[in-house]
Amino acid sequence: MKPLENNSQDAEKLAAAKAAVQFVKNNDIVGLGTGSTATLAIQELAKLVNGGLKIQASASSVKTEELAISLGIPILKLETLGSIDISIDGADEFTESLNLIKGGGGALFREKIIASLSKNSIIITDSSKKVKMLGAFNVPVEVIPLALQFVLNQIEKLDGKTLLRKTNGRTFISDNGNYIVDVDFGLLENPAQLAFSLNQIDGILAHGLFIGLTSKVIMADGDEILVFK
Ligand SMILES: O=C(CO)[C@H](O)[C@H](O)COP(=O)(O)O
Repeated sequence: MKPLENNSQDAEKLAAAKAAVQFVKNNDIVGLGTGSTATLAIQELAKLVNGGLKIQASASSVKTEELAISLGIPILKLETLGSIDISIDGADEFTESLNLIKGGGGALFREKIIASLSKNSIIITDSSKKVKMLGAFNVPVEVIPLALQFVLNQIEKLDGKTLLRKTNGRTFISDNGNYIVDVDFGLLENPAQLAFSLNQIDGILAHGLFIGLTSKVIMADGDEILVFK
């Protein structure tokens, strides 16, 4: 049996997911996030689709695409889309100024493309994800393999402590065939400045700082739903 703490965190994730799918309308193109919270939203959305809601969706990871297809949600290729009506995704950390750290699941690049294309980018979380300052969660950085050593050197010049992501002892490879480097920059005084600096480094495909990309965060806290926008 799961510990009680996890049960209440799962209940908050589900409550936020249920609140978010209410914003999806008929004929919307919907961006689907990745991770345990986004999965709950996809399952809730599938119930609405099976009840007659007409949408098309695009997925931020192979895993999400497979899930959506298995639940009967019609999928469009991301490269065909010039805009997305609404997206629903999770986050690893957020602040009230709607800046985020994402990429715990390694899907940050496609998640960022979806958020950037979205007219209404909704983030859903449990109450553990709200922070005063970003940075307790390491910033995931997706790195094109041949640039790895160069990128590590450049990040170290920004005072970041780097860790190449591994799962079960094997180097993690993203859906795009790249490495993820998790970087400890400490608490971030100026996340926008850091995002700008990371954007200047050749070999970084994307980083997990989502600055100014979010329309609202729906966070469940116990029985309460809080909306930050
Ligand atoms: O950015 C992500 C995946 O790349 C996820 O949205 C983030 O890691 C949160 O995941 P979870 O909902 O499982 O806590």
